[in-house]
Amino acid sequence: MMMMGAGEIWAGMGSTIAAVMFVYAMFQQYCPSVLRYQFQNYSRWFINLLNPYISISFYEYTGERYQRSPVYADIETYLTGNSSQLARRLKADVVDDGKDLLLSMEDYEEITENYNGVKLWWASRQSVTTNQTISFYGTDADDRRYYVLTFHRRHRNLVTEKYLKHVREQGKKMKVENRQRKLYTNNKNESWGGYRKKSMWSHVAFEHPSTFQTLAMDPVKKKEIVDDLMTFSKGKGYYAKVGKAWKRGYLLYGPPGTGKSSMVAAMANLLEYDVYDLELTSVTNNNELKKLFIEISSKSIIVIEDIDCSLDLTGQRKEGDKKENADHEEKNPIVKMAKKAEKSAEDSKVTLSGLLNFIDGLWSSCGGERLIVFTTNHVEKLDPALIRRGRMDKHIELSFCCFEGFKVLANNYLDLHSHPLFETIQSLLHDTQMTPADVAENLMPKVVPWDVETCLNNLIEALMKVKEEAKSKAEEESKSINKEEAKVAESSIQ
Ligand SMILES: Nc1ncnc2c1ncn2[C@@H]1O[C@H](COP(=O)(O)OP(=O)(O)OP(=O)(O)O)[C@@H](O)[C@H]1O
Ligand SMILES: [Mg+2]
Repeated sequence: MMMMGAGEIWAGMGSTIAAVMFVYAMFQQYCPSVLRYQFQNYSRWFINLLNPYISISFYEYTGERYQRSPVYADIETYLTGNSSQLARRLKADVVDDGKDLLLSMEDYEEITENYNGVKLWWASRQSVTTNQTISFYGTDADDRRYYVLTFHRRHRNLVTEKYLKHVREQGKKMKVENRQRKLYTNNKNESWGGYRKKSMWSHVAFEHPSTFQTLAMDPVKKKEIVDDLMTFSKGKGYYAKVGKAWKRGYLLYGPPGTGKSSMVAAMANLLEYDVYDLELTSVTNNNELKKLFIEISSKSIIVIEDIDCSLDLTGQRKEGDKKENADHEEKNPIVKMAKKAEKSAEDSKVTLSGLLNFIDGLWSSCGGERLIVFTTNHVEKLDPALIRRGRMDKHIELSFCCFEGFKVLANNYLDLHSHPLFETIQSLLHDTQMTPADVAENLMPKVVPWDVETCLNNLIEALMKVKEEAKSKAEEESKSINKEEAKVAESSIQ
């Protein structure tokens, strides 16, 4: 038998490959699509038969993509902890107000984990398609992040029944341990767009030092508020039982400098909630408001400061009704069109009904465990519908400094529990109206070294001044009333 040379073997193999490719090309071109589909299915089945590995994908946003997947979030936290030791390519984020670096897995990075002697692979992926549709949300079908877990099929039960449970539990635990509370503010609409769409909220670390211990107010009222908050935070079962969404509205009202913002911070510190400071004037319309709401996590306080200044909540509804009637009456088509355009411009603003929907519409129950707080200096200006019980469940008035409030401030600012000058201050506070902000400012040491007497005397001086001013103002007023009365009497004689 003649031995074949290497050249001949290569030539033989080349012609076989060429023949296979030719048959495949013919198959692709002339074979009916049903047959081709069957062929592809079989080839996939054959490849799966040979591949002993199973992969599970965990997408960041699933379904309608309104809410971030909690499973993805748990895995992210879990891997953030593990990846800093196992991954080679990491990305660094600054956290805790710039004090710490948070290392997490870079996109497209892979790590290998060993769980009870079983090898598993995690990979972070991102699917970017050239889909032409524009999505509103931060992460959409065009830009979807996901994790892929790969393991040998013989470990299927271990992974699905034990390992994934372990990952979620650890992720949740790490989240609680590393929780840095945040203060959010809503971005202007324009900055939501772009290729890498930004979130609707920006945040900084929340580090306000105000607590209920440092708040100057009537101790009985303070205890009532603290009890109310604690009952709320533990009330998940109760709210579910009575069929109410797990949220509570607080209306804080009173003159400037009486501690409304300080109380919001104290609430957040007591319950360890995040704070979402909603700037209504940056929200273009009701739909945007709804979308902002959906992004808010649970365990949070949504605060709208100076609600009376944010919107014309008093007149908007009535004005709108009036305008509609006027439109019906308008006969001139040009004027009618102009009015219509004006009305649609107005429609792109947040309305009272939009805000009511935000507070207790169907969407407001998403997430749960939220406080909604309004603050205002002019409670009388607000539409009664906005602050009725059930929406704003608790109305809290913060007022001028009382003696009990002063004692808290003296303790905060001077470390002082009692002093002979307290009696004078008590009687002066009884006769005057000074806000806790002013009392605090007057108590604060202005020179170094400082002494308690000087600080207390500064306050006494300021209180006496306020008392004098109030007295002379009252005298002026009674003088002008007397003058008016004299004028009326004179004119009635004539
Ligand atoms: N009740 C209070 N207890 C302790 N400190 C207070 C209190 N009220 C005011 N202060 C002090 O005065 C400062 C201003 O108070 P805060 O901003 O809470 O007032 P506000 O009622 O929100 O005022 P505005 O209506 O102008 O927003 C605070 O930083 C705090 O130091
Ligand atoms: Mg304030």
